[in-house]
Amino acid sequence: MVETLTMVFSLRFSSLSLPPHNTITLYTLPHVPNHRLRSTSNVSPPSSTLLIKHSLCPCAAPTQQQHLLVPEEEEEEEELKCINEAPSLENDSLPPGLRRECMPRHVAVIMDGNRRWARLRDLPVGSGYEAGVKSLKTLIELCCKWGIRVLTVFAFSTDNWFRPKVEVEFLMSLFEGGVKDGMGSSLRENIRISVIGDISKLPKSLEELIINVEESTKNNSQFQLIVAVSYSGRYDLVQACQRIAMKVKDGIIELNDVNESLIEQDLETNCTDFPYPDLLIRTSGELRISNFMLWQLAYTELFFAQSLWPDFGEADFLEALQSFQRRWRRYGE
Ligand SMILES: CC(C)=CCC/C(C)=C/CC/C(C)=C/COP(=O)(O)OP(=O)(O)O
Repeated sequence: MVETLTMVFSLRFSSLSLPPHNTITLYTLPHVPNHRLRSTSNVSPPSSTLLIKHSLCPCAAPTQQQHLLVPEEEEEEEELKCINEAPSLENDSLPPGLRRECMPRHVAVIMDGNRRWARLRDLPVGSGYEAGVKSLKTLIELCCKWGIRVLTVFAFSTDNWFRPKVEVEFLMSLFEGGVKDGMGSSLRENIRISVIGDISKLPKSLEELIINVEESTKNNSQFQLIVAVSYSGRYDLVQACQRIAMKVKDGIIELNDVNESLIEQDLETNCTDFPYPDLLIRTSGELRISNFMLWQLAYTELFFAQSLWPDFGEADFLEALQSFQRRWRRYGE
């Protein structure tokens, strides 16, 4: 850290022409060759914040008080991109320690540990899932309040079909209740609900409810909840391959047209403008991806929480976001 800061000062301090009373917030700033600091305004800012492209600030939104570290050759293009993506909420809706310009747009969660939570309390497994729904509601509220655009939750994997029948039925009724309940509130609160996964395997009544809620909330734009049900990353890749193979067979595309962007278009996450989670949280201390969003998580930052999902609350989420904001995202560069 000390080494990094020394490097920052020696490399970059001379680039800033700030009056002596100004404060500079320094995040862990690595040396980035061929990048330079640029002020986004002509006025001397009262205080300055260094925002680092592709690192601690995945969606760096410049304001009059900020400076950006940008690649020299991408400078103009980058500025436009950042402004277009700027979130509209102000910093003061965030708890201290979180920076608006560095918030993840898409958070994904593996809500693990519901059954262990119930067993630890000598409760039936179903109580663990019910407690899990409460945690999910809290998380949705926090995402809306803090300006996160998309939340994807792994609610039921393709492997979960092999759980005891009574447990599967309980979960299905919980989803049904959740979708019915969510339908009313999401319309009021401008929330879009989407489901990814093989919904044809679900009970007919639930499948119809899902189609209905997706349709009636599709124009809601403040926040999108994506529920992964009967889903796995491999399932998603297989169904995308099948769709692409069909297009080749029907002569709609050529084999050579198949590329990353074409695959992205046929993955189930084509339901959102932000298909790649910035942050994945898994609860309960397990350190695995467990066949979740395999393609989409390629450059996602991972956070593993010790709390069981029903215990995961505001303090845990804050810790995950603070950890995310300390990361330097390099995307392999
Ligand atoms: C309406 C709606 C979307 C509701 C979501 C309900 C919910 C919390 C589902 C989680 C299901 C699940 C299989 C979690 C994995 O942990 P586990 O339960 O297998 O826990 P364990 O690792 O302790 O066995």
